Amino acid sequence: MNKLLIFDTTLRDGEQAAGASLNIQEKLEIARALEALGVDIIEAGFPVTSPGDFEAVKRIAAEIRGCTVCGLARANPKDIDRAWEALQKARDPRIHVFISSSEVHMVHQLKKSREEVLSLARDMVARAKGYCSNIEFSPMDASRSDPQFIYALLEAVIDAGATTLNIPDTVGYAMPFEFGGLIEGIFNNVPNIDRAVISVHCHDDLGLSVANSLEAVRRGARQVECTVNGIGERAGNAALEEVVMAISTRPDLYDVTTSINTELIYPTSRLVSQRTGFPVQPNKSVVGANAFRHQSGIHQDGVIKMPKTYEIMDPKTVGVPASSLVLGKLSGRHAFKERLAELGYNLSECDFDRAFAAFKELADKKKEVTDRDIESLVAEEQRTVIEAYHLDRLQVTCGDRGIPTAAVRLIGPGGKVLEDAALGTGPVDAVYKAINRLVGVPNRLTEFSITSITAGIDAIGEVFIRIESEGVSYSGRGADTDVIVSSAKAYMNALNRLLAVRMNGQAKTPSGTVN
Ligand SMILES: CC(=O)SCCNC(=O)CCNC(=O)[C@H](O)C(C)(C)COP(=O)(O)OP(=O)(O)OC[C@H]1O[C@@H](n2cnc3c(N)ncnc32)[C@H](O)[C@@H]1OP(=O)(O)O
Ligand SMILES: CC(C)C(=O)C(=O)O
Ligand SMILES: [Mg+2]
Repeated sequence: MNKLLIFDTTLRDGEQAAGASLNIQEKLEIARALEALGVDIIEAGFPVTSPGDFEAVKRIAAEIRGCTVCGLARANPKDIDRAWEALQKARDPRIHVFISSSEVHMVHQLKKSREEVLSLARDMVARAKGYCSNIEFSPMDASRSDPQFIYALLEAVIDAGATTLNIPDTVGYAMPFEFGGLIEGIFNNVPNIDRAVISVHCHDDLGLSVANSLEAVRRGARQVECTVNGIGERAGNAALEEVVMAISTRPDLYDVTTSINTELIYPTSRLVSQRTGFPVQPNKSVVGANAFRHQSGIHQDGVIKMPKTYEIMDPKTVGVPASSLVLGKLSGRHAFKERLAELGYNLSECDFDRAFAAFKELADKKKEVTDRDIESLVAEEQRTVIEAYHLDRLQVTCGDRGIPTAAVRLIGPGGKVLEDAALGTGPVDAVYKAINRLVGVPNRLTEFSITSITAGIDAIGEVFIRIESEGVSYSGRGADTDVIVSSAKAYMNALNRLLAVRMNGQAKTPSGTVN
């Protein structure tokens, strides 16, 4: 049998994640998404736990037709009867009965002997079988149990009617080779094992839930229990998206297929994250925000040339529209050029060099350089006139008690270094006054506006100004993450235009404006 059954327990073990409680509507919405995703079994809840969970399982069982709907029950009559009450309208109901098999659980929690556990398990599986044919049994804490006892327990519950035997690594303790050995041992030592499907249910306390599940598949397990985004009790369960994508990415190693419509993985992950309120960490495999984003120059260069150089999965196969190149301080010229082309810019080599230098400077100040940043940066480069004066340094002191003071250093004609300082009514006024002392061209500021171009605390602020001199108006723009620097750049831009017009006699518009 080469079909690997995907048993989704997002709505049962997933909901056991501290803080992830879901209401009935949310559980129904997620159940519909899981059905569309193509899971084989939905464990909808643990009906005895609360009237709300009972109702959620009942409504999911009544509505979902595309997969088996399962409810959990302890090995006691009350839980099993309640589970059946909730599940009976399901097209294909499954009751999942569990009881602990490890010494530590049997002695300290259940306070029962092996014999008592074995006979309870057999009797309760038989009771569940009286309700429906599809019965799963789990020896809880199997990975810390005596294998000989597990074999005996499994043999007994198969005889009592269990059709799926789920082997849980309840506390995420097993190592892959050990867990694989346990599965192999079950195949070799349970005489009636051919009458049941072996399933695994692994927790992530040591970050090994997916590795253990995959190893079990290699040794013959044909059902994996998992949750969307890996949510679940404590550190969570094996993540559905990781198990499914590992199998589909490495068909050379796993001779099984699943029914999952992988293109719905990402939207389902988003839905579960939104409804549980659990954000997905950016570096999460398959569904994290960074899973298909490349940030370093060498990787970006490779992906531009051939995506397979650094991508083992096509993002579209999991429902992510495309991979992306994140521009930041680690990006190289290839990625920057590619993004410029995507944004419609075709710069000359010289303009490109200047824009790339400005980009690197900005990237040192910002975590991520966005498309809006790049547009503003290129616009800045393109509108730069030949500068008579270049702003080299700027230092400002201001605050509610201090007197706004600005010191500026300009590089003037012939490379001459010019420095001065001034006081002002505010920091921008102080900067403009200091620049005026050095450039010495009388003008009047007629317009000043500031806009945030990009989002976030490290956003670029763009300043637009107009100055007027001898009846002609000149505009200037400046962009920077520091708005005082943007203001100074805008002023220098307007002054340099004014000086260029005066030197070259550039034509004015009929209104006397130089845009
Ligand atoms: C590994 C897992 O994920 S197991 C599933 C965990 N999920 C949950 O616990 C769901 C939420 N739980 C609940 O709402 C409640 O704990 C309930 C309704 C299940 C039980 O509530 P209560 O009856 O008040 O019992 P409480 O939770 O305090 O203790 C658990 C009892 O179940 C017993 N028990 C635990 N597992 C099993 C089992 N598989 N079969 C039979 N009895 C069991 C314990 O020994 C204890 O019995 P005791 O009262 O005789 O000492
Ligand atoms: C109920 C069982 C299967 C469980 O969740 C576990 O053992 O982790
Ligand atoms: Mg569990």
